[in-house]
This record gives sequence, C-alpha cells and structure tokens, in this order.
Amino acid sequence: MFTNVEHIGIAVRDLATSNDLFSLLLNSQPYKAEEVASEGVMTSFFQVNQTKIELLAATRPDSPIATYLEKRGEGIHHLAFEVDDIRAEMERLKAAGFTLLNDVPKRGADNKLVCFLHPKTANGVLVELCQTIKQETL
Ligand SMILES: CC[C@H](C(=O)O)C(=O)SCCNC(=O)CCNC(=O)[C@H](O)C(C)(C)COP(=O)(O)OP(=O)(O)OC[C@H]1O[C@@H](n2cnc3c(N)ncnc32)[C@H](O)[C@@H]1OP(=O)(O)O
Ligand SMILES: [Co+2]
Repeated sequence: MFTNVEHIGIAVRDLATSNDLFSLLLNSQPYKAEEVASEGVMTSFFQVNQTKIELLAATRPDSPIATYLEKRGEGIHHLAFEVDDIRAEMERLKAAGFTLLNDVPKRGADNKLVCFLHPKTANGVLVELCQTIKQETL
C-alpha cells in the first residue's frame, strides 16, 4: 500500500547554494546530509510536516543526477512514495505493466529500501518507492 508522499527529489548543481535557498524558502534547516555512493549522489533533507524535500547533487559524472542536469537542468527530479511492503508493490506494479529500474530493492538514503519506476511508464514521472528499514530487519 502507498502510505505517503515520502519525498520530492530535486536535482541541484551545488548543494550548499541550494541548501541556503531552501532554508530561506522553508524557513528551516536541513535535518541531514547523506551520500549514497551507489547512486553517485549527495543528498540533503528538509522535513516539511509529513513530506520531505530531498536535494540531490551529483558526486560523479556518471551519476543519474549529472546526466539529468546536463539534459534538463535543475528542477524536480522524482516523486517518492512510502510503501508498507516494497516487494509486494514491486510485484504488483510489474504485473500492471510498469517498468522497474531495479528488480531487487536497493539501499537508499534516510534508512530506506528503494525501487524506481521508469518515467516512460509513469506518465513522464520518475517514481521512487521507499520502505523504511526497521531495526529487526537490519
Ligand atoms: C536512492 C538514493 C536517493 C533516495 O531517495 O534514497 C535517490 O533518490 S537517488 C536519485 C538518483 N537515482 C536515480 O534516479 C535512479 C533511477 N534513474 C535512472 O535509472 C535513470 O536516471 C533513468 C532511467 C530514469 C533515465 O536515464 P537516462 O537519463 O540515462 O536516460 P534517458 O536520458 O534516455 O531518459 C529516458 C527518458 O526518460 C526521461 N527522463 C530521464 N530522467 C527523467 C526524470 N528524472 N523524470 C522524468 N523523465 C526523465 C528522458 O527525458 C527520456 O525521455 P525522452 O522522451 O526519450 O527524452
Ligand atoms: Co529519492
């Protein structure tokens, strides 16, 4: 089940500059910065009630964020939903015709297991599924 818009991912060229901008916009400070080396990204998170803003900067040229910035510039990169059972949702969505970009849940930022759906199968939106990793499953 989809339970929440977990975060909105925003591709940015420079994390420090965008941290300042979003701190001003949201009148709050980021609550964490976390590198996800497997994705070639450095993230910075702001909490906005139940939802988060995830700023994403590339840490290497072959990162999906670097490619995105080259082609489309800064802006909203993806929409992430909290799900209660990521494997069940991946099976359901695959059977429903969505293209999964990873067949097995992978480690994301902020203590999540994640899976991405190809934007071509989701109305042009890059969708990310997120399931919080509970202590007992570590
Ligand atoms: C997991 C850590 C963290 C977290 O929350 O925990 C993150 O969120 S990390 C975020 C970065 N990682 C990813 O985005 C992984 C999934 N992304 C990918 O596999 C690729 O970026 C992919 C397949 C979405 C696009 O790859 P690429 O840009 O090399 O392919 P194309 O340029 O050929 O694009 C194909 C087609 O899709 C359109 N496109 C690309 N990116 C996006 C996007 N973010 N939103 C919407 N549409 C997108 C692109 O324009 C092409 O369409 P076309 O009409 O053919 O031009
Ligand atoms: Co994300």
